[in-house]
Amino acid sequence: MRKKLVAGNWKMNNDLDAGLKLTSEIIHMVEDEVRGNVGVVIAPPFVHLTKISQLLKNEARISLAAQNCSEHEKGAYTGEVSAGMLASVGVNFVIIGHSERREYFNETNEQLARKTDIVLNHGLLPIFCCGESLEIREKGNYVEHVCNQLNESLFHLSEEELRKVVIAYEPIWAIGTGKTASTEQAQEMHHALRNYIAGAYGKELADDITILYGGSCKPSNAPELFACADVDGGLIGGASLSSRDFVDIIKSF
Ligand SMILES: O=C[C@H](O)COP(=O)(O)O
Repeated sequence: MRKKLVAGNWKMNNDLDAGLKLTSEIIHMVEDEVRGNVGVVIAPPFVHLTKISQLLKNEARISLAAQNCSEHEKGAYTGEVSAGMLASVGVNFVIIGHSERREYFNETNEQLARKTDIVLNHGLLPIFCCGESLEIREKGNYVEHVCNQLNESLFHLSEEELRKVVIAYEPIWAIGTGKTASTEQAQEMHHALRNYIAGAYGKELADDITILYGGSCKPSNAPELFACADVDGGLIGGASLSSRDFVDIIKSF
């Protein structure tokens, strides 16, 4: 049985006080309202991680993620944060290759392969983002494009390593736009990605990989998206900034 997961990516939102308040609300609501075996991840900005890690110390079902990390081990890389530093403050997951990083910071598939390696080497779990622009969607080669992102960034991994990766499919045209992929569009891509992984690593491993959907996911559309056979949860942006909406999304399974 593959793991169900809902991850909240706060992006560059909330000062520390607001982040701590949001975390406390999520902790209490998850404890009071969430049943079943869905895992919860929150990805606050870097400067919140140490304090939020302390709040989550006794929370078995809520994990902590960073939104990015350096591809380098350490050294003269001003402004960067290493995977080792993240591990040392209690981070569990690292989001790698979010489309905003790819677009605004020119992150390439090759660079993301190095980030994946360094994250795994530090005992952290990658949430690897992939997805296509509207232009590629309209051209029709979107499945090929997203499969290639997996191929170039993940397919050098051993079976044991790939099993630790969570994949997040986020059609760029649906991020922050209010325009969600339809259930057919989400299922088509998730199924294609699972098949592609099966082709390289075998069906058993492909069936075990958690694949999240991201892009304008909210309480009103999460139930139908999460009901798709190959959708194992969500990577939530805007709606994860409201504890009520985020927990309602978690309860959509
Ligand atoms: O990381 C989250 C995604 O980019 C989705 O963002 P959104 O839910 O605001 O569209």
